[in-house]
Amino acid sequence: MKTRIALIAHDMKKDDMITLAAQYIDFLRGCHLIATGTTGGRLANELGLTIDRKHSGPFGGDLQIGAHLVDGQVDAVIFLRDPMTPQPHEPDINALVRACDVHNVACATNLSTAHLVLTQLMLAATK
Ligand SMILES: O=C(CO)COP(=O)(O)O
Repeated sequence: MKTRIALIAHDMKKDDMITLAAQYIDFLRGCHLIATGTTGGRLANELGLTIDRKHSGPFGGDLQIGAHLVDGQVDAVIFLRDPMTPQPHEPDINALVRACDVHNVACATNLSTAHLVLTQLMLAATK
């Protein structure tokens, strides 16, 4: 079965997300990818990845991804949050991260952790 990964980045972190995804592009091409609207659009346009795009985060995209996760359809979340900028949909962001904790789904909220998670997922996929 394909590894199912959610990719989400706040505006100030979107360039980081593109750079990160480019580093793991061969692995990510073989995964099922789900993303919030704008993040997913950039990943598709700039890297040619096939993405199950949900609504933009402020319009409920985090909640849509959370619903998939609760249904057992997400193996890991890479959520590059911007800790310096207040977000209008903070409750949605917290709900998604909480859902990861409730369901014990790996959730990387910064680049260092994202590298660890992606490296481990890649290893697991080749076993
Ligand atoms: O706001 C977000 C996550 O909380 C990200 O949404 P976008 O990818 O649509 O910008």
